[in-house]
Amino acid sequence: MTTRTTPALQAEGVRATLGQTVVLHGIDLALPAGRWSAIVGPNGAGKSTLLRVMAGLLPHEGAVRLFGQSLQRLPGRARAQRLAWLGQGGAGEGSADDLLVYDVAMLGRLPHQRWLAAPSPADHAAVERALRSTQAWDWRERPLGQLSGGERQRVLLARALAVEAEVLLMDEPLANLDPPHQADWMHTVRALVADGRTVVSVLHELSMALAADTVAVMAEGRLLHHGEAADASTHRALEHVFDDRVAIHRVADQWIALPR
Ligand SMILES: Nc1ncnc2c1ncn2[C@@H]1O[C@H](COP(=O)(O)OP(=O)(O)OP(=O)(O)O)[C@@H](O)[C@H]1O
Repeated sequence: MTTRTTPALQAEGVRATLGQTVVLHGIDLALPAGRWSAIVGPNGAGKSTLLRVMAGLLPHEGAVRLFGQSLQRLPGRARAQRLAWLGQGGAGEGSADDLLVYDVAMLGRLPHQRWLAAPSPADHAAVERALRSTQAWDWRERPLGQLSGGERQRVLLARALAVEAEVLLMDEPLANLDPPHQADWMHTVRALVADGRTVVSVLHELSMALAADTVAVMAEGRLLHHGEAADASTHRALEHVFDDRVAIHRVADQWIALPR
């Protein structure tokens, strides 16, 4: 049964192996619905792997539940409507380079479209909303391959937004974004959460992660801590996982992480 307190996404005893290497060693993590959660940790901690497992993109042991339902048992189309995915670095997605920006964003509507059917007015409206919200609308007739890294990232974010899913998973969404567009991204996330959506993002920018509602701290394929971004225990876990090379401060009503 789904209740108000049912997590949006839940990993239970998740283990994942890549090649011969066990990369996740039994992760239990419940991500709250209608909130923004950040996943942080050193390079190689397993953050991207965990996110891909929770998106249903990687084989694994253990269970992943979306609002209490087993992700594996959910039909692919229903899953794609409910879970949007923004992967790392669009630069690797070379196969989309010839597509126009508008058509890239329209790919986000595929889970809503009937086989071979033309996009509906609702699809076009969702794509326009998404491209305008990332200020990518003006490039709609340009091929993706002609855009800079940050411009491309904003188009791929628009594609994820166009899904209009309940849950958005984003792996390093700030890659290549300049500071004003990082701030725009945060406002977009806040608007999604205010609308009841759940956002989960892997972030290297610790000060941005501390602007989230909850922070999950990983190291060496394990979850060390998951707590409110404002909690002292979360700050201690963050400082610890980075060998006390960062310190968390309160500046101008925000938590920020500074190197030391
Ligand atoms: N195909 C693979 N075969 C073997 N090991 C892999 C493979 N892909 C990733 N790994 C290893 O899995 C571990 C976790 O990788 P992952 O990308 O999940 O880490 P991450 O926390 O997202 O790192 P980063 O902050 O550097 O992006 C790393 O040690 C990585 O070397």
